[in-house]
Amino acid sequence: MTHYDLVIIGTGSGNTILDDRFEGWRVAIVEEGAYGGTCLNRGCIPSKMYVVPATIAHDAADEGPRLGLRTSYDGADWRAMRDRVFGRIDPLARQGHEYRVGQSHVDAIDGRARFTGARALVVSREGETDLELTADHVLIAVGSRPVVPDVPGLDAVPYETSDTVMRLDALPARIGVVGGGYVGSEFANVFASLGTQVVQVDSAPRLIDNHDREVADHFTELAGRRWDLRLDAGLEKVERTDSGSITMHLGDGSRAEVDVLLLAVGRTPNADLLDLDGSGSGVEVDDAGRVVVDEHQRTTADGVWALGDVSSPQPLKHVANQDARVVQHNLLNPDGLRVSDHRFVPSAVFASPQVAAVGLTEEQAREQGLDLAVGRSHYADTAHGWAMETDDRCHFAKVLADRATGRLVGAHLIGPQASVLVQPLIQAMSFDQPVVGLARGMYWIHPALSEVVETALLALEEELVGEKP
Ligand SMILES: Cc1cc2nc3c(=O)[nH]c(=O)nc-3n(C[C@H](O)[C@H](O)[C@H](O)COP(=O)(O)OP(=O)(O)OC[C@H]3O[C@@H](n4cnc5c(N)ncnc54)[C@H](O)[C@@H]3O)c2cc1C
Ligand SMILES: NC(=O)c1ccc[n+]([C@@H]2O[C@H](COP(=O)([O-])OP(=O)(O)OC[C@H]3O[C@@H](n4cnc5c(N)ncnc54)[C@H](O)[C@@H]3O)[C@@H](O)[C@H]2O)c1
Repeated sequence: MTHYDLVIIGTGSGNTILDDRFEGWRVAIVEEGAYGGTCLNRGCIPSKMYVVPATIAHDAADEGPRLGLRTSYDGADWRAMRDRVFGRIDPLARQGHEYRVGQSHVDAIDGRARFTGARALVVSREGETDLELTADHVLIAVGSRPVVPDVPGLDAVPYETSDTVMRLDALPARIGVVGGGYVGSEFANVFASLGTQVVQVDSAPRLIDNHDREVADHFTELAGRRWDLRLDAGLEKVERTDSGSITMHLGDGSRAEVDVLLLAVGRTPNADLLDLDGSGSGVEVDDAGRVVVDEHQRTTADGVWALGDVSSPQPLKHVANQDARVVQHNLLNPDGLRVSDHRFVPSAVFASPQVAAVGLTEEQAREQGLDLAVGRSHYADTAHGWAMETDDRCHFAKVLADRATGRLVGAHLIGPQASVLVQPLIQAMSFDQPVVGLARGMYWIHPALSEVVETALLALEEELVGEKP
């Protein structure tokens, strides 16, 4: 039994805590997989490394010719793409591990941790004896994993999740993507852009259904022009065909035959693998399986902290990172605890087109009974958007304000660079800036795409005040 000042379980955002201020601490960091966690190894980073070439392929095939260029897309060297992605990522994960192994105040333990009591853990290690640890502080940073739905036949066919699909040996000719959320939509876009025939299935009536209805409807319409969408249709059954392909039987009575099946129906927190309940750890878990934390990222057990996907209803890397900064500060400053700010968590879908959002959707704002003002602008209404001649009906920004406070309550964009354009709107909400004056109070570079945001804000101000700003 070894006692530590701090035990960290999980090296995603959990690994970012340990800077030089912890040099006087005796620390153990426990990881059962690759250093860097989901984002680095099988999430944000590799997926966006596929989005980059996929966007070039899509633009060469669809955008170039529209603008008078003789461009076309002739196919992908999938293995070269895959090896570029993991040839860069895998060494980073190894270096992260080596770095911790080389630190004298840190024990980097490879294995799976679970609780055995209050701030007491056991780590199971492959081929080695279990290690028992106790600590003054324990940080639960174990993330989440893909959900595998209970579908008849799934035990008899091969399937992929986001953990595995990026390491395929070949670009599939046909892929069935189950799920129309972030993961499903981003991968459907990548594979469709690279020339794979995509069938995307969702039990919801539209893709990215948690986004503003108008945005989700337009995103769905644009996706439906590029690949086969089967909405309002769950996956009912799967079967292996004689030729080795997979038949998907869908809730709407239709079928689809594919070579690769990708399951992207959501993620579940890894809290259930920690024996939190049975061990008497004192760490409570909510009905959704998330570790319960307070505003300081403290769990219900003394000295036990949690961050990121295992405790957050918004499983996003920028949330895990900000949680980590709060935990880091609070471990070092027990008498001056910081509070996690989860008020305005933005998100983006990295596809063609992009989608970005922060705050309430129009539906949520109306349900809450807010006296709502809405400002809109289409990309085509601005010089740069007009020059790009993007889809002038489907690419737009929509900003929402509460008339009672004169403040933004939500912002929704669909179109090129939406994930970048949304940033001044996140800033305005985070710093509680009034809508009146937001557009005219500063310069907006002409003719940059940021004029999409300026124009939407001008429309919103006019709505709020009743005259042109
Ligand atoms: C395909 C995909 C794309 C994504 N793209 C984006 C994006 O563009 N933007 C964005 O903001 N977010 C994105 N995300 C979400 C993002 O990856 C996660 O929110 C983030 O990585 C969570 O960080 P974390 O530190 O909470 O957990 P993780 O990074 O998952 O780290 C948890 C670590 O704990 C380890 N572990 C688990 N249990 C144990 C145990 N019992 N003992 C020892 N070790 C254990 C795991 O091996 C893992 O390394 C994406 C996710 C996926 C799947
Ligand atoms: N760009 C990003 O920020 C990004 C990218 C990827 C993942 N992520 C994170 O990962 C999380 C998980 O993403 P995800 O796409 O797996 O989950 P999700 O919750 O976003 O979407 C899951 C989708 O699967 C559908 N679904 C569920 N069961 C089904 C079934 N049996 N048949 C058909 N459809 C079914 C749901 O209706 C939903 O549309 C996201 O919440 C997000 O926080 C973020």
